[in-house]
Amino acid sequence: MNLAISAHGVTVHYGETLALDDVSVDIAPGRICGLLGMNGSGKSTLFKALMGLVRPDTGDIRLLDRDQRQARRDGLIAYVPQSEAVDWTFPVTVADVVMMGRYGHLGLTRRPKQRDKAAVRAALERVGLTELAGNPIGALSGGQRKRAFVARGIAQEAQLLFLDEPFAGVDKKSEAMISDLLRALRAEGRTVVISTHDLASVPALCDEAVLLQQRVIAHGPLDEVLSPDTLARTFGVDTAVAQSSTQETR
Ligand SMILES: Nc1ncnc2c1ncn2[C@@H]1O[C@H](COP(=O)(O)OP(=O)(O)OP(=O)(O)O)[C@@H](O)[C@H]1O
Repeated sequence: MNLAISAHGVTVHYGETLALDDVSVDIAPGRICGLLGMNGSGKSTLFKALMGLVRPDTGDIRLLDRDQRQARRDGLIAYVPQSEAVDWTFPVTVADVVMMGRYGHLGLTRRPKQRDKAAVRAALERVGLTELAGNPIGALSGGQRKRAFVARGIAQEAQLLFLDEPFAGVDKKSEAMISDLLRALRAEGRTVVISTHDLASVPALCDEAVLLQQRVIAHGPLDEVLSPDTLARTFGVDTAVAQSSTQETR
């Protein structure tokens, strides 16, 4: 079977800190998968390991049936970082950020060609940011910033998108826009993984979920994995509260 993500036995330490412990996940293409866990459970580290930004102590990772490095070199992987991980004072426009998605396509001259500019325009249009293309990225709202980074992935023609806490600091309208956009990407056969510690955003959007607490606690369709036991082991909270928050959004 072709897989968008095939990761096996991934263990990551930062010095003495064990961030991921023998994590294995297989995710089929054309799915939206939620990566759920508390702060510090290893969600960002798993993204970084999948992206090749953190080198695991052990483990095998293949993306889109390729060696992980090859998948990156082919420009098939896009990452939408947590807002805290971005320097919003960096003097670039929204269009500049989206053009970064074309770097892998630019060739040796590094000069954008007509087709690169057209790809950026189309991506901006798709996320509803055409009017703001010339504005500094730092002048955008939280939701607009997220959409700009999704546009970067679209311009890149990425087939696998990782979004780190896409709904944090985002109002309800932007959350709905981002969700619709991700569903449209899924309809094109692209694969989307979103990390979140907010259970409420998951049921409406995700086909499946990985519950993470250094290890994979559960992985599968939502109705199977969101049980009181797995929620307690993942979030360590009163699961009646956690469950009612997921059910309210169904
Ligand atoms: N660069 C680093 N150096 C040392 N320890 C780190 C580093 N990055 C993460 N950690 C630690 O690794 C563990 C997992 O962190 P990670 O950021 O992957 O979790 P997370 O689930 O993404 O959390 P959050 O939701 O807060 O971003 C935590 O204990 C964290 O303190």
